[in-house]
Amino acid sequence: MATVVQVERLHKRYGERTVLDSVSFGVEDGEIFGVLGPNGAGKTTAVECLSGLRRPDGGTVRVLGLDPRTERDRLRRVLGVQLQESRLADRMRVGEALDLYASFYSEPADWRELMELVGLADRRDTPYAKLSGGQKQRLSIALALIGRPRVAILDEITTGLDPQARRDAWELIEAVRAGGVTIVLVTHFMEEAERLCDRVALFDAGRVAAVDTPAGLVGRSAARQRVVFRPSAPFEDRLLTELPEVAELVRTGARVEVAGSGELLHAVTAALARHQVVAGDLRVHHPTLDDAFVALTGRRLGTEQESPR
Ligand SMILES: Nc1ncnc2c1ncn2[C@@H]1O[C@H](COP(=O)(O)OP(=O)(O)OP(=O)(O)O)[C@@H](O)[C@H]1O
Repeated sequence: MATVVQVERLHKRYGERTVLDSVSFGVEDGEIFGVLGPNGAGKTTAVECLSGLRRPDGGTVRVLGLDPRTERDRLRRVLGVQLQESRLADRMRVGEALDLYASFYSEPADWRELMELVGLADRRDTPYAKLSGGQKQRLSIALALIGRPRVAILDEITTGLDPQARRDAWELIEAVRAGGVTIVLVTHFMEEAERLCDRVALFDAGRVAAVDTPAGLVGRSAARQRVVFRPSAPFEDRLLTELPEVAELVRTGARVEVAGSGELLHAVTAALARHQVVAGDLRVHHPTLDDAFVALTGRRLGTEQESPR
């Protein structure tokens, strides 16, 4: 598969603060690539370097072989950008905005079709200010696609949306990818990355902590599964801690929490059953990307952080 975006040892400083510290990743043709990390990790700065909006202080960036610093005009024709908090004039109507943006390109997409794709066909004459948050986001995606880009950068498109609008946006992103567009998706929602992304670059304080599939990141982090239950009768810890699947057992009052790997649930319930103990209120927690992030960086994705220096 061809690499369409290549970022190598990217450095960016704002004054004395290092915001990107030797950031490297590659995006393959046709994938939804997640740039995931907490607020302030440097995600927006990194994708702004991809689009040529920011000049890196070091490193190289190529988008479809083009250098965003020196080939911005050619880049505009192949890269669609939806930026965080992009705003249009309040009175501009949906149809007018799409028509205006289409006029910037020599061979634009059919904006009426795009309006259909993003579910705004019945909002053609609605002024921007009257659109809901989800509709504004969907319009901004349509605007990013109007030049028929091969690669689209979508930055935090579901922040502030309600759960239904967020799911609608996810379906739209999948439809856009199905149309052949490679997507670089900036997000701080691990659920979004887990659901949508083929691969993810985990950003942490200006560095890339890891690049892998969501499942690969979870697997390599050694984050453990956990089985939690209330036993129907007393039993000795040893009964479970001697199992090869079990790494740790913690009791909190009547509640028992067992962490481990492999066929943990089966091993625990079978061992209990052999001693006539039933596991009541049984819950199984599988590790998530959030657990992987904690294991790799020592921080939760939701936490605000300082820049590295
Ligand atoms: N123009 C600027 N001048 C100085 N510092 C900046 C500038 N833009 C961003 N920063 C700082 O650089 C760091 C990284 O910001 P960036 O927006 O790239 O992070 P992010 O991961 O996209 O976070 P968010 O999701 O909050 O946008 C932050 O500490 C931010 O305050």
